[in-house]
Amino acid sequence: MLEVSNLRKVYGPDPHAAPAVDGLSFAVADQEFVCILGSSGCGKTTMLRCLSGLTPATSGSVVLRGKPVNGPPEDMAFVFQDYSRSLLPWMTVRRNIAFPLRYKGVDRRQAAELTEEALDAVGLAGRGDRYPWQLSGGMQQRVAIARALAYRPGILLMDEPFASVDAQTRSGLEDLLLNVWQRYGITVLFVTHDIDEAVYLADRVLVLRPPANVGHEAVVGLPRPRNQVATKREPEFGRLRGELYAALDGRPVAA
Ligand SMILES: Nc1ncnc2c1ncn2[C@@H]1O[C@H](COP(=O)(O)OP(=O)(O)OP(=O)(O)O)[C@@H](O)[C@H]1O
Repeated sequence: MLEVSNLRKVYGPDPHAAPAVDGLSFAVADQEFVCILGSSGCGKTTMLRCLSGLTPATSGSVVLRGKPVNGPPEDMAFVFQDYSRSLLPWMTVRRNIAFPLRYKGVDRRQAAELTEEALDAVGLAGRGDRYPWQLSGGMQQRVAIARALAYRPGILLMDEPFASVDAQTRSGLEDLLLNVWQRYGITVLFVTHDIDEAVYLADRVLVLRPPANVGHEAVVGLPRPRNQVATKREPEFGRLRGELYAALDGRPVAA
């Protein structure tokens, strides 16, 4: 369980400056898939950085499985939007994936096994010897996902991870993520601008209002496994989309 309580983040030395995150509280259950929606600049990335322990919060607390988060927790992994900067260009795909495992104390043989399994899970078996710059954008993002999976995190934080790929690749990556989420039983916190993506992926969607606090929450009861065509045709999908549009706009949400 991840518990966020009354989180506040003010950048810079002036404590009276406008906060990027203010009064943010929510909880995510183990193995839950939660999407966070919010308009540009409302504090989503700041929130994720505070949750990951990469940026200290001004006040409030983040507790992961009973332990306060004061730095990056060992069983947490991240996938960011900008895959071109997250992979190391001088390392092969295989070495990029295995690299964080060294710091986790995983021995060489087990690291090799985890790497091959993750490559296979993201459909890149046989591409381990390539360099990131020899791959398409969608493939590079799959490498970033494979790296996170090989790490076997308990919780995965994702910051608009599919924002810079084309629509077709994006749908494929969404389905890949759902598949591995179920297979490995990971908890996922996924930030996106895209209402349809949030409804398609999530068990629950939280809408942030500036300065990031939870303005609305929608439980997504759509059946799993989800399907890009059939799920999006469900009346419940349309209803949730409307509800979340209204919530993002700050309009009253119909019951
Ligand atoms: N390092 C920083 N120093 C000062 N202010 C910052 C810093 N990072 C973000 N901010 C400010 O905090 C606010 C929230 O930014 P943040 O990047 O968290 O929003 P966001 O919702 O992720 O935006 P987007 O959807 O456009 O990526 C903005 O006003 C931004 O200018």
